[in-house]
Amino acid sequence: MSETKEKTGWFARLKQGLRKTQVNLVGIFTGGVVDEAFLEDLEFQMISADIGVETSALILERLRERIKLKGLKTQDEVKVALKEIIADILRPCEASLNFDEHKPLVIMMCGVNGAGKTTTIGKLAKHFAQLNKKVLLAAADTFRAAAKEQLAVWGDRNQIEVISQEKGDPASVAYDAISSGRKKGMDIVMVDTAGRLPTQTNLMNELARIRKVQGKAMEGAPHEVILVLDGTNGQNALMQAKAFDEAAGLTGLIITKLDGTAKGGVLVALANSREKPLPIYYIGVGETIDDLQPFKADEFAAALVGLDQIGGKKE
Ligand SMILES: Nc1nc2c(ncn2[C@@H]2O[C@H](COP(=O)(O)OP(=O)(O)OP(=O)(O)O)[C@@H](O)[C@H]2O)c(=O)[nH]1
Repeated sequence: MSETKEKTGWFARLKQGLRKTQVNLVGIFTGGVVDEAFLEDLEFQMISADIGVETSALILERLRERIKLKGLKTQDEVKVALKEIIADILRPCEASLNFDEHKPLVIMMCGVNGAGKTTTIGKLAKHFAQLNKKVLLAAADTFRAAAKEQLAVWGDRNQIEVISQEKGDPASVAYDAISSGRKKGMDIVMVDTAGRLPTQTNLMNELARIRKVQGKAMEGAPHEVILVLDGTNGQNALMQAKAFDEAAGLTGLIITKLDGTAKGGVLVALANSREKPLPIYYIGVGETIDDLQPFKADEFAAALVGLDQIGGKKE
């Protein structure tokens, strides 16, 4: 498949995946006049798509400015402006993983139960292997027995080595995997951790310990600490990001399950939630490997409001 074709395929899937959020957000664009009542409705819709009160107010303020400055009259024009404003807020979150600085690059994944960590690790491992990277996985989710097996079976099927221990302590599984990854000249070591809730203080402290021990196996490891967020959690994601950051020092985010939610606007809230927003490395809109792709601000903003990517043309 050519790159352009692949890109088109992904954009179509992204748009389809974000359909529920899109309807929620721009369902009111029915071609009527742009007046005060319309803008107030739009603010309400943004909030209900989980963009958040503060970020919705900011977007509306910028939108009013543009309407005035550029003399925008139609809802179509306003929609394009909305897409641009959202893309501007999202752009600082665009980033790619850097594979060149560390060998192996150690990535620790964390998140609440069922966020999609193990599935995402599987998809990423395959993706990295396709890029000719040597990948090793650490099954440090020793809490849920099935998770270890899930990863082991998956590793067998895809010829990707998985390190686990019979009755392992998660920190020691991570330590072993990194040591082994160094010896074997691996490019990437991904550490899966058990799901935990921000309210489970012991488990949050354990995450900090798992992180610390990795630094003993390799200086500076883990180089990436990625929080996997379930997109269907909406605004709750902000609280999770804060708690996991405090416990484990996050370096980035992956947001899954954007296909199953009308709350996909939460990415805009996340991007506007701190002075230097966390990178969003990947987003997921489904169960297959092709449904997880790098996050691109313009693409996401266009899909969110139901426009074509280039030039903001209507569908
Ligand atoms: N629809 C949809 N489902 C997804 C996506 N990503 C993951 N899932 C599904 O989410 C479910 C939970 O995924 P897991 O990878 O087991 O979650 P986990 O975070 O490892 O779970 P714990 O180990 O219990 O913490 C699985 O059924 C996945 O197939 C996505 O982008 N879209």
